[in-house]
Amino acid sequence: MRIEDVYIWDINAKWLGISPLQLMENAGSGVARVIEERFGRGLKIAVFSGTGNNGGDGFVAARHLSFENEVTLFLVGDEAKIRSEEAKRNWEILGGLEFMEIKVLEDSSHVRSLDLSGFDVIVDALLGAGTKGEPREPIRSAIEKINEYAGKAKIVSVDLPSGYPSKVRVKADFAVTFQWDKEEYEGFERVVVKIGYPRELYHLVGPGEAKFALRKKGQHKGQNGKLLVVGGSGDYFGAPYLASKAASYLVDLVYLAMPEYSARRISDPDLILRPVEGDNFTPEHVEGLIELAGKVDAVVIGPGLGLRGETKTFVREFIKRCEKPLVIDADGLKAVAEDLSVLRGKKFVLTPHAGEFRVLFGLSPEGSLREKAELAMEKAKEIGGVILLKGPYDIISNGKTWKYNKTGNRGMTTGGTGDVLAGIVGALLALGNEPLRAASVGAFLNGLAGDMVKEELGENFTALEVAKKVPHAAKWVEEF
Ligand SMILES: NC(=O)C1=CN([C@@H]2O[C@H](COP(=O)(O)OP(=O)(O)OC[C@H]3O[C@@H](n4cnc5c(N)ncnc54)[C@H](O)[C@@H]3O)[C@@H](O)[C@H]2O)[C@@H](O)CC1
Ligand SMILES: [K+]
Repeated sequence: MRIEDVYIWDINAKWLGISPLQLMENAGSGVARVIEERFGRGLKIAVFSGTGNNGGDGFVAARHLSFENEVTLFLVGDEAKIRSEEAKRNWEILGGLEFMEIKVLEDSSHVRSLDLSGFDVIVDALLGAGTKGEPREPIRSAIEKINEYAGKAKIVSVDLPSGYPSKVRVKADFAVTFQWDKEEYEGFERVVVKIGYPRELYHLVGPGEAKFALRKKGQHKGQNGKLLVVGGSGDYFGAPYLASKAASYLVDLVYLAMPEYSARRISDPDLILRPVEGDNFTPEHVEGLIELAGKVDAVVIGPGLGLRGETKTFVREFIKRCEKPLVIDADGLKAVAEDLSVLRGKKFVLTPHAGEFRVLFGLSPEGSLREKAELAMEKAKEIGGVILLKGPYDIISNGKTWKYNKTGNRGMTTGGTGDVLAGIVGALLALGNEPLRAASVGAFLNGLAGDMVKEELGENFTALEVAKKVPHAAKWVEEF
């Protein structure tokens, strides 16, 4: 697990209704449990807390330990700086307890004059994962004070030795860290305690990854994604339009390439139209479109292309030569189904529903969520890319792991919502996201936009409404 994943899990846990207060309770009680299991009860224990959530875990640990030990809590820093709601709440609880000694050490002179002899265990909850740079006063003095007792008292750090990764850090016997060992942690012994995240979180897509995926990259036009959408034919212009429209809310530029006959129906100042000659795409268009693809960060190909032989050949020739990440959707899927080898070495997302999945792989996804997910994962591994299998729960796999998405509703069986999805996934690829994340977050945002439309209109709506809700869904994620 990386620290970024921990933040994602936290946000998704909150979305599932697991509060930060619950997590803090489990963290602090886990620390207390490990201490009593290792060192017994009836001990004299000093707990050093800072003003962040690491300190909050310390408040909780102190309360749990106080039941059968003699506990002194040292708050290092200004009480008014205790930041989070959950840390404040636990601090207030301590204020009402008679059987725990509490000392506030606001500056380093208070810290330096401390005598800790007689304590069996020192709990270090000064700084945790929120540490920025070298420890500053008065925390720094507290770290030095604790280290004077290394070897004399047992020193247990909460999450990580305070000061880490700086060299000025607590010399802990071990740290109690939460739920998983983090890849970034090294050079100290760790005991892992679980704090109540359900297994769900390994697979469920939520606002956590969406927040990361939507982060803007730069201040200048064009730095936040350029997308090319290739679609449309004879009479079909709605599908590529919907994909482009949805994407246009998320990236700086969207080029929409479509046959001139259907391109004539579109006038939308948010899109850059690139009509090609004729009623349908043919292999003659490959050269020009590859050149256009050179200007963008990602490509969506498929919506409304139709199923003419020459168009399917065009799709395969284009994919073979395209060097940008691709979303292949709708009729594009039927074209690649005839020769999956064109996908070799490409970075791509396929977005089939169950029927298209069968056309691609000759098998229908059936059974439980897990069974379907395992099939999608097997096929994603075979083709070396990402599959987003659309359904009541969308399943996303890159062949190594799988995710599922629960947002969305029955109203979304209306035509065109798949095109909106392809556009969003393309936009997220253009923003620089890996295909697994782009596909997962795309499914989440598309479903969320659909749920927001349902809130207003009930279950009878159209795909254009879903596309227009994309910025609202993105705002919701940002504010969550
Ligand atoms: N899911 C989670 O995120 C959970 C987090 N928990 C705890 O929360 C901790 C992270 O909490 P926070 O993000 O509040 O961060 P911290 O508690 O690590 O520290 C942030 C505080 O320290 C100050 N600070 C930062 N760098 C400093 C420095 N170099 N010198 C002096 N002061 C400095 C900041 O101004 C801030 O007040 C974790 O380590 C863990 O102990 C647990 O409650 C369990 C759940
Ligand atoms: K710590």
